Amino acid sequence: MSLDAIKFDKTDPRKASVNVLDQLLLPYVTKYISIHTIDDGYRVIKTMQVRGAPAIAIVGSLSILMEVQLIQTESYSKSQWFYDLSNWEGVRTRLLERLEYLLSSRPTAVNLFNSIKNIRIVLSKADNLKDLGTKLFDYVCNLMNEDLTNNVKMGDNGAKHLLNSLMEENFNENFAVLTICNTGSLATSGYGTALGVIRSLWKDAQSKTVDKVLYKKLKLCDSKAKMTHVFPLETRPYNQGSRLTAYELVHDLIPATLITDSSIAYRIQTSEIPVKAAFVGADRIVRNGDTANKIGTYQLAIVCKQFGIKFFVVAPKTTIDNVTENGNGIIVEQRNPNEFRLVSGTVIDPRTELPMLDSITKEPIQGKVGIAPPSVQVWNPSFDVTPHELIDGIITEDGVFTKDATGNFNLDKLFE
Ligand SMILES: CSC[C@H]1O[C@H](OP(=O)(O)O)[C@H](O)[C@@H]1O
Repeated sequence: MSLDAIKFDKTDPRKASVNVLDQLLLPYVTKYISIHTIDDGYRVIKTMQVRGAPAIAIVGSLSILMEVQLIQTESYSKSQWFYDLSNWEGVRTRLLERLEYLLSSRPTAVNLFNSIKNIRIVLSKADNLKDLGTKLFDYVCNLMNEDLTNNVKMGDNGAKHLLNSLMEENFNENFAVLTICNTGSLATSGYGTALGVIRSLWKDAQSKTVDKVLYKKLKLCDSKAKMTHVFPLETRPYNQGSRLTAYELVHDLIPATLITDSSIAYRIQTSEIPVKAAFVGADRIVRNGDTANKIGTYQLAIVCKQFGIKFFVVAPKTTIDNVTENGNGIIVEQRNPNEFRLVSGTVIDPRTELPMLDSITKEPIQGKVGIAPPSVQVWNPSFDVTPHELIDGIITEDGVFTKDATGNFNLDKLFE
């Protein structure tokens, strides 16, 4: 098992290498794909071999660095016509074209847009290709380090906020939480966003149960309440919940029960452990707090409202769109209908319930299963937009934002 979505070998800054985990093969197969060009970055993002708003921005940015390093190699420079290496302004223009191409890979998640906006500034200040390579290397190292640091901060911010609110309502029992899609290490540079809050809640619960000494070190809150179970939603049609979040929870030994997207209300109603919160990620949070996230998030928010369960969006500031006023302005990506009609995965031998292996390569066989008539019309939006009225808090590395008495978020601090 590996939760290392992005392997960035930066031992030699002039000859760095990037390999990304092919998440379409999880949970049965762990296979990495080398990234050498912006085309490689575009492809793994478009196909969702790499997905998750922060990870998309990181892999996209790394693919730009890899292309800039590749251009400078003698073998490549002799075999290509696209860049006129004798003309720095011409190279800069060509690179700007390539950034636009990369940006078109997935339109809804804003992290890649924000990162490419920063890289345009780096490009404008670079004196030549070598200088650009150095500046880009420093930029992507900082992007990854900041993402990981901020995820742990966000996780603890969110856990403390929930535990404090439970203490205020004098709730001191074990509780469960819900989450949708994958927002963990596989969607970021590590720890995760919404799943990061769940990791912090589990750390807190463990420290209260297992080791009093550890508790003192990891003490997040005086609350006696403990998160003892997670209900991840499978997250049709690409199943990031069952393939990836369940995989991460199993890896971390966090007690969890995978549920279908259609069983949320019944699960809350019948759960022996009270469900006290839902934590979801974000692909784009706009100025009034309306949030684009994986399809099914809006529905989850409505059910939480019905049951009086707190609904939190967890995202770093790199997911903020400080231009778009409200959710009506968000472009929602429509995915290929066959990602819905056909379910992809590792072929399992019904007799042994183990992966079937290719007779020659001995690799697990990948296959697709048809679950709808090939000619049926399909609506396959990758995201929906949850109105800020259904969101109880936006958890960031800078703290937890809640609505004022008029029911509005004041996110200006995030937009600075
Ligand atoms: C921290 S991941 C944020 C966000 O991205 C995911 O979408 P996708 O799997 O299509 O890239 C999902 O909406 C997560 O909540």
